[in-house]
Order: sequence, then structure tokens, then C-alpha cells
Amino acid sequence: MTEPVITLKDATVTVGNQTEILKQLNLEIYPGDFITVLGTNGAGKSTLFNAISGDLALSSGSVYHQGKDITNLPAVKRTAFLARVFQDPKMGTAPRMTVAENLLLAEKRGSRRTLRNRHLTSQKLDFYHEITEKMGNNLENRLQTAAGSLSGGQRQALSFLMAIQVKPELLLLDEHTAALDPKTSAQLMDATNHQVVDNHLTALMITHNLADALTYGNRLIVLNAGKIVLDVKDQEKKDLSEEDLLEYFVH
Ligand SMILES: Nc1ncnc2c1ncn2[C@@H]1O[C@H](COP(=O)(O)OP(=O)(O)OP(=O)(O)O)[C@@H](O)[C@H]1O
Repeated sequence: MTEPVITLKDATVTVGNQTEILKQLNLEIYPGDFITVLGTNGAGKSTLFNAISGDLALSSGSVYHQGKDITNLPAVKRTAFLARVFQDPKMGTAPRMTVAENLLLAEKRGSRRTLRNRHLTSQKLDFYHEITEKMGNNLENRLQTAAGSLSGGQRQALSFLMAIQVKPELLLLDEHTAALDPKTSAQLMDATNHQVVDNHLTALMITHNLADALTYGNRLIVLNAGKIVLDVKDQEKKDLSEEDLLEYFVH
């Protein structure tokens, strides 16, 4: 049987005076899963991502990577196999470096980020042109522009490309289109979907957009009060409507 990329077993995160913000959560993420993650504000979606990335320690329970216990593995070591894109376009890119330099920097995910001994050859620039063009928002014509001068949509597209430059075993998309205007958001969502499908990526995507959660991915989970209250895939997911989903949004 295929081994899950990541397994959470009875994962519990407790903060402050014993408030459980993730409650004995069980989740198996299989290779090729594209899981959309829904839930009300405060349901625990970002906490779930932080538990997977190692940014928040579990109070009890375990995290496994390819069957190996990584519960105590620090976040920095987990970047060897996972990448994350955040909501804020300012995160994930170096603002004073050009788009091409940022892409060059991303070529060695998991190791020290430095440009020493790495050079922008014409082959690399051609390759960057090719990959940025696929994002469909003119990023390919801004390779020599400082990342800080890009539009929000272009900067998120760059963050996304940097996250997948070295194919991660798991990609965490943390509302990565939420800070963009509706048209730009839809455009980036479409490009994201193509990239995930074409590159056979395994991904989790937090969204508050019910239509996106239903349209994209093969699997959908809903979190409520630190627990998964719905986990559906394939045909069962396709059969869901927005009205069905709203029933799981209980405060
Ligand atoms: N480090 C922390 N310390 C204390 N409380 C926290 C911490 N991280 C999260 N929380 C609380 O845990 C709950 C879950 O937060 P989380 O950010 O995971 O929710 P979310 O589903 O991502 O919400 P949103 O949709 O608003 O981003 C919230 O009540 C939040 O205030």
C-alpha cells in the first residue's frame, strides 16, 4: 500500500491555560493529494499547517513523514521536504533582489540561502522565462525587476514558483490568493491548479472561497474547533454543493 507523505496521529496543540486548538487530529496525506482546507476563523487551519511544518510543537500525538516519526524534527529541517506559500505577498521573496535572483536563491531549498557560487547564466534565465511565463501574469517580462516592485499577484506567483522550484514532497498553500483582488486571485488560482496537476504535486490549500474549495483538488477537509469534521474525496467531493458545505461551518 502507498505510504502517506505525512501522517498526523492524535495531533494535539495546547496553548495558554490548556486551551486545545488542535484536538487529537488524525490525517493521512497521500502522494498526489490536492486537499482544499476549509473552516471558520479560528477553526485551526493555520495551526494544522504549523503542526505539519514544525512551527508549532505538538502537546501530544505524533507527526510522521513517509512513516518516520518527525514529531521532534525542527521546522528548519522539515524544509528539506516541504514548502509553504503565505497569504502576505511580502513573505517568501527577497524584496531588493530581482525576480531572477529570487528564483536562483530558491534552487537549494532546505540548505543555506546564499547566492555565493551561484550565477545567473543565460540558460538559467531562459529557464526562468519559461517557468514564469506559465504563471500567465507577465512575470516573464520582469525577471530583472526587484521583487519588491512587483504587483501583489506577480509577487505571489513568484513566491509560488520559489516554493516549487525544488519539487517539495508537500506544498502548503496558506490562503495564498486571499490578499489579491478577485480577478488576480482567480488567475493565480488557475495557474496554481495547472502547476499542481502538471507537476504531480501533493498539496494542502487553505481557502475561504467555497467555490475554489469545490472546484480544485481531489479531496476536501473542513476543520471546526480543532477537529476535522468532513474529509471527502473524488466523486464524494464532486457531489458536494456550497450549501452542503455550509452545514459544517458551525461556530
Ligand atoms: N500561538 C498561539 N497561541 C495562542 N493561541 C493561538 C496560537 N495560534 C493560534 N491560536 C488560536 O487558536 C485558534 C486557531 O487559530 P488558527 O490560526 O489555526 O485558525 P484558522 O482556522 O487558521 O483561522 P483564520 O481563518 O482566521 O486564519 C484561534 O482561536 C487562535 O486565536
